[in-house]
Amino acid sequence: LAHLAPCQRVNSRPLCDEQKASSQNLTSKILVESVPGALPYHAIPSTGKNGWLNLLRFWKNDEFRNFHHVMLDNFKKYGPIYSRERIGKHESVNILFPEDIALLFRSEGLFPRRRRIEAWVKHRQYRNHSLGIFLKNDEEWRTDRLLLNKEVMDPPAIRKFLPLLDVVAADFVSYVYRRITRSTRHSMTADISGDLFRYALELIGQSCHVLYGERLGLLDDNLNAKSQQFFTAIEQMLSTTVPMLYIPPSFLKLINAKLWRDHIAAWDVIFEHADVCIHNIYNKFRQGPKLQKQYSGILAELLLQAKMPLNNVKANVTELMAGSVDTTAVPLLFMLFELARNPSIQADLREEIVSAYSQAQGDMAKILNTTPLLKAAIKETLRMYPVGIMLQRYLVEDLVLQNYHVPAGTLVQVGLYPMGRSPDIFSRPEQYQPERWLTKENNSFKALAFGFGTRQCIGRRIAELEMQLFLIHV
Ligand code: HEM
Repeated sequence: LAHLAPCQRVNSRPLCDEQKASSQNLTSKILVESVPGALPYHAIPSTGKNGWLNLLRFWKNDEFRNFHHVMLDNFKKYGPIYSRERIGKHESVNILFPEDIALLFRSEGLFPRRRRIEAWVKHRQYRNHSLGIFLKNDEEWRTDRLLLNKEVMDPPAIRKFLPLLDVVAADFVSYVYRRITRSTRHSMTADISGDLFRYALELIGQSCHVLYGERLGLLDDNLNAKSQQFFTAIEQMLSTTVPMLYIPPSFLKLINAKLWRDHIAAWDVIFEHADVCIHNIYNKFRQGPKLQKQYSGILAELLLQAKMPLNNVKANVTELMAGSVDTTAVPLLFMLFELARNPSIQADLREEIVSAYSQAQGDMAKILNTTPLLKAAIKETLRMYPVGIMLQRYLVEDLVLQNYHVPAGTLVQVGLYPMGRSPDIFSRPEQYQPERWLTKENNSFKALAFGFGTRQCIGRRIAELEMQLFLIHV
């Protein structure tokens, strides 16, 4: 109990279940009393203590949509650590310096935890579905994660789905060309924001091809009704999730609010889609052993191996799919935008790709190994426009951050957007400079758009490939 004592003292309130569980995961203990001169937790600069007033202000100023700017302003106002950014009943400590982030992740233990998306958990309980890795914790999370890593993260798996993604990226370029040649001027002026929808459709197509082993037909000129319904459901699921991060879903369920009903309806369509794909794959397997040997995507591999219960496969594949929507489309849009604003970088990148292409004689695996500027450009885009604006971990042990005691069980958030925009961390942060990632500068704990450690984004390799292939073809 030694590590809990200071926590209870400074917090003066009981630990919640999530905090208790993470504290029990202790792998090592730092007795914070032993750090001379460290200040107590309650001395951390605070944004305000009344959570419900904060929530009201959030609604009034539409700060849900501007949370990255809110964090940036707070760091400017309070310095590199601030606490009790309380909204409703949630509170946290926020940091942005790489040395603090290193301390946080180096002590994250065997079962790292983030804050769970309660609305998603409630849907699974309501419909009696299993949870996938995004929502699971502890040993259950680790068992599924290790099995999935083999199919999603490991190099042999990536080699297998590279051709599937490559075909779709090439199709995207053909799709754009069709639109260009059809126009009387043989050119196309695209409204970036309007096109986001089409790009997003395209990218779901890419992810689903790898996940489900079949095309959704999203790049067909006439989108079929089923694909459209699926895409609308994803949009609806995401947009209804955001307010429920702060308003308890159990309350919305109790009053049968429209927000709750829309959320459930959207997930139901997404789960039905996974069902259809599983049936299609079983039907394909029945056609003979030859088809079973052919690589048909992550879902098919998981079903063939039969190491994971079917309900878990369905839950995990659905979460992978939900996690892949918008995440790759948005950075690609920002990257096209930055390349348009920086024509000399665009020219260098084009030269690198064209030269790699001719040296590798079109072998995509080789091209990917010889395009460092392309990878740096993606990193730079994610620095300026991180899709997830923050990372989160519940502390499993007491830590001293910026000379303040932070007790085990506290939710610590890393502000990725403010970090990317901080002149203390990046020189000329407002400038798009991919080459900053190619120098000998110490960049550790600065490129964190996909998170860190064993709980980092499992779709990272897929996303990186999707973005690289897309840009190579474009
Ligand atoms: C540019 C694209 C993407 C970015 C920036 C991104 C970012 C992230 C981040 C920051 C996390 C939390 C990591 C942590 O806590 O350390 C995460 C988790 C996750 N991501 Fe992604 N992601 C991207 C694409 C994808 C794709 C394509 C998929 C699916 C194929 C995916 C599936 C997931 C899943 C399932 C998790 C939860 C992993 C776990 O808890 O074990 N993501 N992602």
